[in-house]
Amino acid sequence: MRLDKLCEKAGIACPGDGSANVTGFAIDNRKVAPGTVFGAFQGSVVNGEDFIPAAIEAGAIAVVARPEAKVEGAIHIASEEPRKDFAKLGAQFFTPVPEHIVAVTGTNGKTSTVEMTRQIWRMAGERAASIGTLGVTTPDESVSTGLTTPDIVTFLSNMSGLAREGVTHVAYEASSHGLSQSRNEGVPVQAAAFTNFSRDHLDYHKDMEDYFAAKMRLFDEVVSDGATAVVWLDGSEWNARVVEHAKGRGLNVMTVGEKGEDICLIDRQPTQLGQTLKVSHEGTEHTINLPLIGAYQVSNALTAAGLALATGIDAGRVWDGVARLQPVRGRLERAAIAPSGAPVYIDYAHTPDAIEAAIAALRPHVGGRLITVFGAGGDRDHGKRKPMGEAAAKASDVVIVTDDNPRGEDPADIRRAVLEGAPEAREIGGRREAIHAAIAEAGPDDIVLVAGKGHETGQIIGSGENMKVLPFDDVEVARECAAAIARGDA
Ligand SMILES: CC(=O)N[C@H]1[C@@H](OP(=O)(O)OP(=O)(O)OC[C@H]2O[C@@H](n3ccc(=O)[nH]c3=O)[C@H](O)[C@@H]2O)O[C@H](CO)[C@@H](O)[C@@H]1O[C@H](C)C(=O)N[C@@H](C)C(=O)N[C@H](CCC(=O)O)C(=O)O
Ligand SMILES: Nc1ncnc2c1ncn2[C@@H]1O[C@H](COP(=O)(O)OP(=O)(O)OP(=O)(O)O)[C@@H](O)[C@H]1O
Ligand SMILES: N[C@H](CCC[C@H](N)C(=O)O)C(=O)O
Ligand SMILES: [Mg+2]
Repeated sequence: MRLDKLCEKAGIACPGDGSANVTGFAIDNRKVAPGTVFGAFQGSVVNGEDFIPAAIEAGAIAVVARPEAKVEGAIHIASEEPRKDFAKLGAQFFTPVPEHIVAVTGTNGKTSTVEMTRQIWRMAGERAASIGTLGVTTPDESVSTGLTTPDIVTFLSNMSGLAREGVTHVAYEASSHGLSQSRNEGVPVQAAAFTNFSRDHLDYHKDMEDYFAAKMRLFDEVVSDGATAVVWLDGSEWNARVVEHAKGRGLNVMTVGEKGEDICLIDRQPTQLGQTLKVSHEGTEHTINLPLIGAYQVSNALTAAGLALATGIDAGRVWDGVARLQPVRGRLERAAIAPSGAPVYIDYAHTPDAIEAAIAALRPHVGGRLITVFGAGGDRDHGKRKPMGEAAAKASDVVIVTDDNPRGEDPADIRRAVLEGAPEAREIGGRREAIHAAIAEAGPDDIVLVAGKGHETGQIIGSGENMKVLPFDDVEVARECAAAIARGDA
């Protein structure tokens, strides 16, 4: 398509001769081919504007960059907000997109909610996909992308690729990084959900208000006019503020939770394999046997139900779907049974709030002791480490602090920071040794929780050119340790 046509459709002025044909979009000069529109952004590591000459050399016909950037030999689409305008322009190129697109934000629960939304759609007979931390999951396959929200070009091209495969419904995870860098927008978003808000990522966001503001972009700017906002009401001030944002934008607000006006959780009773829910929706009370444990998965399941309803799925089918939800990989996944009989659960909790939620999920099932093994990631929010230690120490009977992706930091320093919040905890650096010790120690009535890595398959050590990803999968390691202990290996 001609550059001037793309600009016109995006509502962006095209300075100069826009008759050239656009062949693609890139934000990395190394991916530029003749005919590409290049987005030059100031990043956290380097300034993309430094690569403008190289991009033009490689054949870029236009560059979206700040007005003060120097662009010679290609059309300069000058913008005070180049990332946003690049997304708008790219969205005109990567078409068609699926008819029903929904997004989920919040500190915890995004992956679980998009995955459950996809499952409910699929059970209702739709061709559905999800995009997020677990990668891109389509009706036919699952492909890992490495980041929750990859770059904007990957995001838009994935959306149009899915539409071409016949996918009509997509749920995607909108992380605060993605929202603040306009990495996941441009497509029409029919509904957006908010799960919860608590401390994370304060290495990247200046404070909680700044972190919240990034998330609010989803409701203020990214969703389509007249879209539905599905908001979990947990009594916190933050979630109430989301409702205000959504109302301010004129969205249809659907509140969910014990205080939810649209989907109201009336009762929740844990059972051996899951929980029985009483939910009221549009004047009808439903009793649902959710085949998953943990209050937190109830929040995510009901939020997912809200999203499915917002895309027009028949209510009967939605509630049937909720009753048949499959577990989400690495979220309270029962990986092994210790030789003593103690179950070993793997969970992706990596914030203080999530650790609390994961422990609360298991507590009703513990007859003896709850043994928690976890660590904190390196080169990420340092301030969450002590509160993570406190959350684990407060609610567990035994805590083992270990390593979780130390990246460029000394793992001993990270453990020390976690231990400040859990002074009674045991320290075992090697994650395999820590998991082994927990399983070996667990008695028949105990439960072992291994938190922080969930579905991850590697331990990230070092940074920059020295970065290595050593294969490590908590689920596999837990199974191997349980088997080794059963054999009596040392
Ligand atoms: C801090 C952060 O979010 N960084 C992301 C961001 O990088 P950036 O814009 O700061 O990029 P930069 O490296 O400074 O480069 C600036 C620009 O120059 C370009 N460049 C760079 C080098 C070159 O040779 N040529 C070139 O053109 C780059 O493509 C970029 O456009 O944009 C890049 C692509 O769009 C991302 O790959 C990168 O993620 C890094 C790898 C990362 O680790 N991100 C994590 C923290 C993250 O985003 N996590 C969230 C999950 C959080 C959660 O789930 O809770 C996520 O959404 O995945
Ligand atoms: N609704 C919830 N409330 C509180 N904690 C939750 C909730 N949902 C999930 N969690 C906790 O957070 C962990 C991560 O869940 P999930 O992967 O769904 O969240 P996420 O928002 O996608 O995380 P990330 O930001 O890393 O992508 C879970 O393993 C669980 O411990
Ligand atoms: N999406 C999260 C993942 C954290 C998982 C944990 N294993 C870690 O490495 O800190 C982040 O980038 O903060
Ligand atoms: Mg996620």
